[in-house]
Amino acid sequence: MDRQFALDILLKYKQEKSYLNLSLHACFQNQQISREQKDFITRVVYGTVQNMLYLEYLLEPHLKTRVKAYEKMLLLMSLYQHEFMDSIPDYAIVNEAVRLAKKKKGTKTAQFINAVLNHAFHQHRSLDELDDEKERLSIETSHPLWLVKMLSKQYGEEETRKICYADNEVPYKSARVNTLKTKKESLLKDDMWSEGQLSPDCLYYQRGNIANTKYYQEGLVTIQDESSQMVARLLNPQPHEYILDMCCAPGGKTSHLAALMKNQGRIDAYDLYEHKIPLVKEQMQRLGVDIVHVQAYDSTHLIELYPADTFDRILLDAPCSGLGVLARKPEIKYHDSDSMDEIIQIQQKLLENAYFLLKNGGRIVYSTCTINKKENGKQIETFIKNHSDMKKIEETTILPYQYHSDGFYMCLLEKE
Ligand SMILES: C[S@@+](CC[C@H](N)C(=O)[O-])C[C@H]1O[C@@H](n2cnc3c(N)ncnc32)[C@H](O)[C@@H]1O
Repeated sequence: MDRQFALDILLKYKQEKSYLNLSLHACFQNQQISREQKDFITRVVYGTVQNMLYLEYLLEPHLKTRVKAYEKMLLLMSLYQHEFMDSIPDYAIVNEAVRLAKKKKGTKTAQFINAVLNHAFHQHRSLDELDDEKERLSIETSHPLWLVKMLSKQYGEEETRKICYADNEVPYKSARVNTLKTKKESLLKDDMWSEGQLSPDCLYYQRGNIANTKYYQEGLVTIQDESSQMVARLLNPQPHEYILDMCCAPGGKTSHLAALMKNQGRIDAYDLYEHKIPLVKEQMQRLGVDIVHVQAYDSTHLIELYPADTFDRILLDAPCSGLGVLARKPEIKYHDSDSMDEIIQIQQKLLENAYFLLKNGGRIVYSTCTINKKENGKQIETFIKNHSDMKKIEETTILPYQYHSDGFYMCLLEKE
């Protein structure tokens, strides 16, 4: 049954471009699935997508004609288990694939799957066929060639190599201590937690899903990547200030801002999508935050809601291409590269709104979870060129290989 679940999620991803985490979550609502089964399904689904280009490369010589989506995904998923899951014997992988194919498509397809897998398992295609360095890196780490070329241009070949390898590793699991309810030192008494490397509020943990623990349920911690925890601190909001959070859902940084303000003052928080708002409200309630006023609204039009010079500080955690979080969301790397150009324009509009609404002497943090420089440093360069009263105070890029965390960009700006 486990492989059937994994295959269904992978096919839905291929056909509908569905998000893997949402499909897995929906699948796991079924109470019959044990922890071990969930781990297996998650690993096969993420592993297959993460290594898709490499698996397609291995499979290619063994297919004489085009195959249908079902057969192709079943083959790729089986090849993933053969290549990356040493504990599963080959005969078990083949038997399970043949059983699934027979049930869904009949004996002929089952025989085809059996033959292709037996060939592919015994005649391993070498990467040495690829002479071009970038092409080889692209296939080896399953990053589309355009992405490898773009990163090489922006960061150089050596950094790109490190980024691509890190994208295929498992990032550290990190939580943020909710200082409105407890202290990090108290939590560290339980050896399930260890200290982070970058953020003073970060705790690492090893075990599965902390959402089921009392720490999470009582609002003592929240799940947040360590790089992302650096953003609210960079803005450094003070108690009693008036803060704007322009793109807030699901509320990770909003609640961090509130904690740094000791839950005193006011945060107006917006997100474009109505359906995300209850999630933000739930988070605030669980974490004991009551200074946040959250609404669905398009923040590219916020200047229509407020007069100029309204806010002391503004967080613009902008929508972006997400190229810093490929280890956690591998499906993003296969998105169409054209969508990045649209996002750059939205980011520009959001920045213009932030500029208008910021008080003189006030500060903005612009942040993204991408490492595409066009959405980051270049975006800010243009913004400053257009607004000579905006001064860059501090700018940080975190690459995914540095701390086993998300790749992030954050820039602190001040209005003179
Ligand atoms: C990077 S996420 C924000 C993460 C959030 N700050 C946190 O820490 O939990 C970007 C968010 O921007 C929202 N968004 C996209 N376009 C927007 C717009 N025009 N106005 C407001 N929010 C927008 C998306 O729905 C998404 O939730």
